[in-house]
Amino acid sequence: MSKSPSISHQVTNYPILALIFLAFAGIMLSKTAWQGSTEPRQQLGKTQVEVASLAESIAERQTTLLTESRHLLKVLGGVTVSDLHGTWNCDALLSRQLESFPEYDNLAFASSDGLIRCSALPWQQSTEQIAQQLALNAPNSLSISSMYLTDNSLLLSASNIAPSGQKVGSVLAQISANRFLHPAGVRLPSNIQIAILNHNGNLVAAYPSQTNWNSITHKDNSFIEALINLKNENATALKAPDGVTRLYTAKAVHGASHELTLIVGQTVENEANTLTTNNNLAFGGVILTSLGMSGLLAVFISMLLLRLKNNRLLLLKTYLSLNNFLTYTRQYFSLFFAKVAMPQNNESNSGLIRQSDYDSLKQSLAIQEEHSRHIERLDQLSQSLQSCVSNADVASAVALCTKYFFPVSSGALLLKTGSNKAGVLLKWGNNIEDALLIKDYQNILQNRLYPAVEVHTATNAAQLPIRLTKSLWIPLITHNEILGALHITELDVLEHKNRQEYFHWLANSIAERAAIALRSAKQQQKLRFKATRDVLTGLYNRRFMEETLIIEERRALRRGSHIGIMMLDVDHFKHYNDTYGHDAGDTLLRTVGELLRKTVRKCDIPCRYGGEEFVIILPGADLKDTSQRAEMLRMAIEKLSIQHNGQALAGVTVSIGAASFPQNGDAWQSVLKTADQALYQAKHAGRNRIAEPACLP
Ligand SMILES: Nc1nc2c(ncn2[C@@H]2O[C@H](COP(=O)(O)OP(=O)(O)OP(=O)(O)O)[C@@H](O)[C@H]2O)c(=O)[nH]1
Repeated sequence: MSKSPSISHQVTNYPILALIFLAFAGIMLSKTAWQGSTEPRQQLGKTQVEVASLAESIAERQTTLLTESRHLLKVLGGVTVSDLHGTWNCDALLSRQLESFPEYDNLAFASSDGLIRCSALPWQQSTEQIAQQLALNAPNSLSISSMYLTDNSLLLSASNIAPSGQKVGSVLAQISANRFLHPAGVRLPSNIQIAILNHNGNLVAAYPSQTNWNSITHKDNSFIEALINLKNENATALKAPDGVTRLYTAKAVHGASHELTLIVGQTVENEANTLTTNNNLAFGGVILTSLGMSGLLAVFISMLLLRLKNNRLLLLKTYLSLNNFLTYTRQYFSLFFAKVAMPQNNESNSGLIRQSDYDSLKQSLAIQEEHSRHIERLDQLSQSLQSCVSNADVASAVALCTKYFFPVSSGALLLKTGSNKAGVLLKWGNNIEDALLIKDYQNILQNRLYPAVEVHTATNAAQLPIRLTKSLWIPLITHNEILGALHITELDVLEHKNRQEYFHWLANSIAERAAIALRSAKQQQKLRFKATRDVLTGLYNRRFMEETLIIEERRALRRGSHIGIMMLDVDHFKHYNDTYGHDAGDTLLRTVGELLRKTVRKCDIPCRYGGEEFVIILPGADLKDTSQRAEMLRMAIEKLSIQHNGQALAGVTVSIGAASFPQNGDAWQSVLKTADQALYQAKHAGRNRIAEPACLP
């Protein structure tokens, strides 16, 4: 008899023990699964950041390349309209341009009927057909066509516009899609996929090959839409139609006539699978725990009800009596009013905590708003820098933006002029001496002190806010080349200590943009130089000659003055080439060009007209002056000694036709023609002489 209660006690405890075990097992399972997912979760997070920053850097480089291409093609589009019909070698001009822009695989000029007139290198037949198609349909701006089906390259085109504004053909550039997608200097992981989509969502180019993007070529619209929608998102895991899970991100690429979208995807199959398995296990654990806990709760409630039924019925009755009910209600209300009316009592502390939470939330929202305003301002800077064609334009855009972010600071933009030399391009705020700035610049760059941030640490009692009183020097670096430096002095950022980094980030962001813009301006200056010069002799080219004659004619008409024109041709040049070789011929042309450059007055303009013909424009010279100077030139050339490969070559003579505006024609074209006829006359009369229109029969 005495053992029966203990047996019943054990029997009732078994289910409770089982439930406790169930809940405990659930907790352990969830914990283990959660710990097991930590590594893949961290790995995924790391890959997410890597994919996003890789996409960012590729998109930025592509935007720069397209923007530079736009300038190059526009300049080329203006250069060759007249030259295309000239005598000199158009293919050679394009090969020289190709040497200056090794990013391209080929450059070509096409006429308005789409036919390729000349190109730096021969085209593959299939590529040429698409290039012609593109040239025919090229809009009046930079456009991009896809050719990955034939030889995996991109074609860029721009219209060739005559001075009248009429489209007379196109300039084409070919760039390898692989190089466009995989810029030099960017290391790509093996499991990466990159694609460029045009504004219609069509695949323009793909890396490592088009087959990796079958879902796009097969027009899986919902997947394409999902990818494009990632543009403002972090890298996101998506299951591609090929069944593989990848982290994808999308970035906008500007610079072409329509915005392009860069998509970067990296396989994260293993991490994603482990994460899913562990998540499922953790979920299973939570279910087990819930079951155990609910069971325990049910047992507890039923035991309570049982005890209440047996022993506490009386207590329940008392509790529910009217008297007690009124007492409890009164107590409840008095407590409630005490809480509302007297927030200063003990309960009010929680109210204060909530207020401070609210304040810090408000503050962080304000910082976020400020941050997006700043990003917007940086975007504006990037946009305005895109249209800058000179260093001065870049400097004023940079100064404006820096003053916006650091209104009470002074600053300067320095441009590198030699290995350890710099010049002050622009400065603002307090007038710092140029010499001091340059000395600091040299010191900082020589000792590699950048990014040199000198911070004057906190001085006031409360320690916050701190005051940055010294200066910030940020070198302007692009393509591993230092172009100069941005200097912000008296960086009076009365901000909290933890915002220093943020303000340095802002200054760095300005410097990065300035460096890219300065490089692009430098390239454009080089292009402008190339566009007006003849490569062999360094003299002005025929296009520049024509533009100059138009301007000089207007000036002469306004002032009632003259323009002398000499047409100069090397005698028996073909024989010279045949005797000594083409290289020696080139040396002769260079030597004559150098003599012309040194001999003519500063205001005269010596140009290479084509082949062995030169034109010299003499503003203000009448026919008499022009003939006299032509004779001087002829004599000087006759005395020239020409050296080639250390060997002295036979002397050379020239024939010159002289004419003057308006004496020999009422437009520059007719005067040029008259000078040409006079030159023919000089040749006919035996060469090595000058002739003027009066001599014409
Ligand atoms: N080396 C070299 N030769 C060139 C260049 N451009 C044209 N030529 C050559 O210049 C020669 C010009 O020959 P022609 O027009 O017959 O004239 P020429 O032999 O000087 O005879 P005349 O002018 O009548 O005295 C051709 O053989 C061209 O190939 C160039 O840039 N470099």
